[in-house]
Amino acid sequence: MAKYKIGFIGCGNMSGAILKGALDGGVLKAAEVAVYDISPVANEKAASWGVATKDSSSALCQESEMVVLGVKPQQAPEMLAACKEALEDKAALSIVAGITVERLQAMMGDNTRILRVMPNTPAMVKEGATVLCSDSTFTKQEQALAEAIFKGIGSVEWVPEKLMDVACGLSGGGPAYVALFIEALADGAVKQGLPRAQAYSLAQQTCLGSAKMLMETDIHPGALKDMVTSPGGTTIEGIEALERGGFRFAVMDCIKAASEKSKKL
Ligand SMILES: NC(=O)C1=CN([C@@H]2O[C@H](COP(=O)(O)OP(=O)(O)OC[C@H]3O[C@@H](n4cnc5c(N)ncnc54)[C@H](OP(=O)(O)O)[C@@H]3O)[C@@H](O)[C@H]2O)C=CC1
Ligand SMILES: O=C(O)[C@@H]1CCC=N1
Repeated sequence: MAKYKIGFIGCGNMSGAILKGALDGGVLKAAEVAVYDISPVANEKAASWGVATKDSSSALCQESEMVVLGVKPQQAPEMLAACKEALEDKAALSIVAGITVERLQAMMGDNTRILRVMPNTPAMVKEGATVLCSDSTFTKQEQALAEAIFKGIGSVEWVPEKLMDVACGLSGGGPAYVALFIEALADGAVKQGLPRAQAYSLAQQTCLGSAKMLMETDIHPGALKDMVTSPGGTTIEGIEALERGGFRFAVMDCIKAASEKSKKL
């Protein structure tokens, strides 16, 4: 029996968000987790949460039941070369964007089981949207453990590997697009004279409330829009301005660009 339930290689923005959400939500206990990161800042952050930090990726892999690969795509080959042997017969959960199971398997050897995952940063506050790849060599038990961890910090969807790039384009990068939208809403209100703090507060709550309303009722997004849009009213003026700026095309094109980049990584 391994000493740690889960080990993280790389504990930056995304792994850090997963770990923080899982610890805060009681999905994982600090004693069940270890981290190995080449960055002292990331190690200090993990240590401040009560999590063990290791001196090498090999030590981390040997002592962990399941290992999260949490480095940038460009850093993955070097990272995996350092712990290939230690990953033998282990379950490796990769959050690395764009790197296929086939490429991961080639870098790790045939005896490592793999599950690709596309998480997102709201995992930090237990509101993540995680996509798990159904083309996996994890055992049923390991798949269930991974699903339980991510369900503890938000929602989980399973998709085949061919849809992992779209998942990256939509939910993986989505928090950045939503943040941009919130910032733009607030900037627009500040231009019209609203104080900055109130502008952010209203923009954030409006996005949260609208998403919650769609999730908790059967109301279609188009119907929600119609509910707000009085004939000859103010909202239709705003919608016309958005459409003049190519809003919907820009958003669709954004998902296309991000998904295509994921394919090329
Ligand atoms: N950020 C996000 O919103 C999302 C990211 N992802 C994926 O998650 C992965 C990590 O992204 P993110 O957290 O943003 O990246 P970060 O750069 O924030 O975190 C990666 C961490 O790993 C460290 N690191 C680099 N090489 C090694 C190594 N060989 N061994 C151990 N640690 C190492 C880095 O140190 P240093 O800084 O010194 O290089 C850094 O601390 C990426 O593959 C990305 O595609 C997926 C979904 C969403
Ligand atoms: O931009 C990136 O590389 C990562 C992948 C998914 C979200 N952010």
